[in-house]
Amino acid sequence: MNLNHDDGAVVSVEGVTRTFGDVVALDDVSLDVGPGELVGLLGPNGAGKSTLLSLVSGLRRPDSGTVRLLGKDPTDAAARAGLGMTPQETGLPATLRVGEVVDFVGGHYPDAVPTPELLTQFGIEDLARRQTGSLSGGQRRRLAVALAMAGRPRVVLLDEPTTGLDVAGRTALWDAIRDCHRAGVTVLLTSHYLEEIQALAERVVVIDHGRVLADDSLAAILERVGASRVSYAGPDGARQEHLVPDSDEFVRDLVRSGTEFTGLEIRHASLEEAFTELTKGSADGPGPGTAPTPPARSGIARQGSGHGTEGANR
Ligand SMILES: Nc1ncnc2c1ncn2[C@@H]1O[C@H](COP(=O)(O)OP(=O)(O)OP(=O)(O)O)[C@@H](O)[C@H]1O
Repeated sequence: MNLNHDDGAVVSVEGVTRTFGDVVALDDVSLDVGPGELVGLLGPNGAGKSTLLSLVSGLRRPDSGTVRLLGKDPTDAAARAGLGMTPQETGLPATLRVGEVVDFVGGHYPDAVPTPELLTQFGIEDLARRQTGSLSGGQRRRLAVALAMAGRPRVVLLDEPTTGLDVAGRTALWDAIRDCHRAGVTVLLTSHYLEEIQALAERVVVIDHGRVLADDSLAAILERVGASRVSYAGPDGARQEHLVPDSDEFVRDLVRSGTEFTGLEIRHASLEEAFTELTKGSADGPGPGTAPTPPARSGIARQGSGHGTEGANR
């Protein structure tokens, strides 16, 4: 499925390279995000995700290539009027109250969301009179994401929006992000939590070493790396796991082989498994858009109980 939108892209990145001294943070990256899409940017530390967001938001310029935001140069104030952003770290004036900060930020926009409404949307209405310096890390994070939405943006860039949040805080923030998306806002988010990308994103862009390794729907990304994980306990009772492209065929072969087994479980490969496959060896490896090496027909065998995200959370 081609989810790129050549026309009317909200975010358009074409052939962009950006270096910092000797470090190539982005290496000929191209990416279009269409209106109303919710795109998850996934990549290990130092992959280039934040650099990409900084170019899209106009905070930095590319060395070569072009970046457009809402059809304009992102350094143009008119383009940024439609943008909301939560950087990885947000400095908030410690002595201002939460409500005052929201009032202040909203005051910069012609049609800001009323402060009580915004605070309620992000579940922090009880904090309105608290000084921001007294907030916990998770509370600050929720406020930071709320501030990105204050001006009713058409597009929001969220850099690791839920880092440091507990489970309840993360779930609440996911709901708020989904609400914004349902209201038509285009969302581009980075995360280290694969379950977060799996829960929220319709489209996943995997970046490593400044290059796009994959850009597709979540379902297609999962399909590219072996469809299912089959696990069972063998004759000695030890649990075995296999990542296989065709679980039916695998189970037929298992039965035919006469191997004794119990507790057979089959489930779709998680995004974590897909991500591990995609980024394996990318340092010396594939160029932009290069398909990953598919697992061997017999699958990837693992001993033990395995790890990672169980199933889709959508
Ligand atoms: N201002 C800078 N000066 C020098 N190097 C930089 C600068 N900003 C980023 N880099 C380097 O560029 C590369 C990409 O960094 P970037 O912050 O974009 O990665 P990231 O994918 O956001 O990583 P993380 O998940 O750790 O936040 C890294 O090697 C980083 O060290």
